[in-house]
Amino acid sequence: MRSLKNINLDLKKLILFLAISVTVITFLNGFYSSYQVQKQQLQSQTLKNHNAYAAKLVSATDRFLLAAQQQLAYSAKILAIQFNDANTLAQETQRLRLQTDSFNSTVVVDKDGVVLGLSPLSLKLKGQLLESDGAKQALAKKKPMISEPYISAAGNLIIFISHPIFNSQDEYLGYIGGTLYLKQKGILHDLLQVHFHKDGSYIYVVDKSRRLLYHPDVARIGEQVFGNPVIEAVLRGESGTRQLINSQNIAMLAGYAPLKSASWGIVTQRPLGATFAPLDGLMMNVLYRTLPVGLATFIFIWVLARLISQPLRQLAETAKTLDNPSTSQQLKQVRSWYYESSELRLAMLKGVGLLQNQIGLLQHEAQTDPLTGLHNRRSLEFMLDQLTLQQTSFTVLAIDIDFFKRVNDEFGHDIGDIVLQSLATIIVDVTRENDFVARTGGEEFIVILPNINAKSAYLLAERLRMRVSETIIEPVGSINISIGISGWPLMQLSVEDILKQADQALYKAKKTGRNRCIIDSQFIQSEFVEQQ
Ligand SMILES: Nc1nc2c(ncn2[C@@H]2O[C@H](COP(=O)(O)OP(=O)(O)OP(=O)(O)O)[C@@H](O)[C@H]2O)c(=O)[nH]1
Repeated sequence: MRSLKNINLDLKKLILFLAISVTVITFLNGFYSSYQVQKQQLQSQTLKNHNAYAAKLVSATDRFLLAAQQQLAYSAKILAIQFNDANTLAQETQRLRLQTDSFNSTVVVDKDGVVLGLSPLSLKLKGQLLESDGAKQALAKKKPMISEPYISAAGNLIIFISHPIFNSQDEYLGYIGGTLYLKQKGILHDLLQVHFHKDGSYIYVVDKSRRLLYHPDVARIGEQVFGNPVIEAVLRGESGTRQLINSQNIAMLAGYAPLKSASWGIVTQRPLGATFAPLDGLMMNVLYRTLPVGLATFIFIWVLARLISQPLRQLAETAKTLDNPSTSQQLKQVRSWYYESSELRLAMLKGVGLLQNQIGLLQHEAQTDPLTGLHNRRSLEFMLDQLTLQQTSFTVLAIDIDFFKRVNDEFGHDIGDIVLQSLATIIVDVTRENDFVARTGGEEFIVILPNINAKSAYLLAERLRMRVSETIIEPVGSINISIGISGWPLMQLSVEDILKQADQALYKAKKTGRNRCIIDSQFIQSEFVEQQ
């Protein structure tokens, strides 16, 4: 696993990550919640609609069945008077079938079950004994009734609605009945036909034996359906809604209601998928419409993250080089536009100021002789490195006080220090600004004179020696110095060798009587060679 360190997190990425995750989570949450709420609403609305629709169909079917029974009752009254008139029987059956379109066929049967009149005549049942289930039930019950579905003598799946005929003496003469063909176009189909099957919605009607009386799939009419919770509920006389899986394994939203005039139930249902399909489109639409604002938000966050992190990043970059002299300038250029960054910048500026003062002080101390304020040996080495790197020629004066021990012995160490300080002042005074003066030991001084030939160096050394001799340092009086002179470049010698040569020349000056300047012979020679 990559560690956080490896991911190279910075403030900008963190702000971006935080802001974008919050935005995305909020958006997804809002999107998901609104999807869920709309889905629930749509589902409950669809269920309600289907329940209302089922109730409406129930009421229409009830009205139809009632009307059909009333028509039969009216005809039964007429036929009770003229039951023996074959003409009247024929006319009445014909009128019943054709006038209202309620029945697919009509029939008048006597009390023995023999057909006395019928319409249409093409059924060829006149004079025959009717032995179908509906006919037998009508004869047996002698009451207005609606049969269960059965296969008629003519081979059709039918429902038989009948009304008994009694004469004025209340003697049973027979009955008049009408059929509804379940598998063929008829009044039931016209009533229940739906206009929205395109989305998979459909209606079906079941009777008390769970047999389908109407179904858009005609082949299923007459089929018995068991274990369907909606059918069970509607046959218990309940009206309501339910989500269920149908026989085709499709999730459905169903509304159902029972009939009053028959032990039937009507179920209208719609696939869950079809119900939610418009919602998917709607949510996609929401997504598309949200996208530009989402993109703008992203850009806004990105710019803001950049603006917030920029000053801190610049401060962090600058903090890497606090010892750099240009740091203060860089810090001043950082655009700290908000409170925290500007306070941080202020604190860093103060810190850098203090640090650089301290560094300067330390550097100064590290390179300075504390007694005389001249450069020390470390500083001398640095200077020599610089000169050799730059290939600058230079002359070295090695200076030593003559018999300094005596000064110390006679006047004390503190007075000796004053002498050393006075000599330092004289050396600085006599040399030029570009010359380099260092105290390298107790009473030893080195002067580096860049770009000067041996002769000029010698003259300067002499002038210095004379000036020292002429200067009265209270309470010591005058002192003398000896000077050894050498120079670079000198026949490929190293800087150390040059210093050694100067030391040797100084030693020579001491040996030959002190208070004098001795120039290294090789140095003079090299100058001579150069001049030739
Ligand atoms: N006051 C004082 N004396 C110092 C300091 N450093 C070295 N000395 C003294 O300088 C003296 C150097 O003495 P020597 O090396 O014998 O040299 P000299 O007496 O100058 O004799 P020559 O160099 O041979 O002429 C010693 O007495 C040291 O104690 C210092 O910082 N202050």
